[in-house]
Amino acid sequence: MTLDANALKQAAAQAAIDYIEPWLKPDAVIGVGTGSTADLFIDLLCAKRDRFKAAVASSERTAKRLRDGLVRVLELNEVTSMPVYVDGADEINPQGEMIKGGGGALTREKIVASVSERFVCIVDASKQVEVLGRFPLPIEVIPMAQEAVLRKCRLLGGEPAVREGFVTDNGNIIVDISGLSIHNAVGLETEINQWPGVVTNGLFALEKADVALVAGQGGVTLVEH
Ligand SMILES: O=C(CO)[C@H](O)[C@H](O)COP(=O)(O)O
Repeated sequence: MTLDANALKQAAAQAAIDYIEPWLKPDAVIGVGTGSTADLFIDLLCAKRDRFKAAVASSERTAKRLRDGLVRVLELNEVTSMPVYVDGADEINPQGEMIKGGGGALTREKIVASVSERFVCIVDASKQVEVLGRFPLPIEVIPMAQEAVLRKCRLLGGEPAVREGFVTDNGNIIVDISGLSIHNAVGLETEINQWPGVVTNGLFALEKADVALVAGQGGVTLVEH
């Protein structure tokens, strides 16, 4: 039997719940990502709400889903550390560097991940790539900088497009850059972050996955980075 994409995401989410089991303690705060794979993880996490103290959400969408599942949601400013952050990705390379932000939550995702001790990435095998860039790289941009940032994207050799009708939880726009072949993810992440008007870019190389749980037809593989 061939598992469809949703079944693979479900398998990755279940593997993440099993993986974080040692950290589900009465004083633990869990960092939670955004997206369809993260949603499946949230539903499993909600069933274990009596085992940990609270969660920090990487988006309004995730906060709502957690609260609907009766999990206490804390603001990040109320938390000094989290043992784990669990989230999906749009692409992941063999080094654990990722492109994220397909759901537009990249900035809060990167902030919450930065306060967590371990980034656990949950993906189906279709997200694995040798070279990042097949998935357009999202960047969150302050609206008044839109045209200046589009020009810089073109100088990089990419083809930028403003994500139509989309506003981030922080009130900004998303620019998706197609046509990049990213061989130095740390360098590009650092460079784009320095453009005035860029809030965050979707490269997670400085903040890469410590562990990836990759669901394929043969089961879930744990990859440590
Ligand atoms: O970065 C993200 C949201 O900003 C998601 O993690 C990424 O887009 C993957 O989503 P999905 O699990 O739905 O494929």
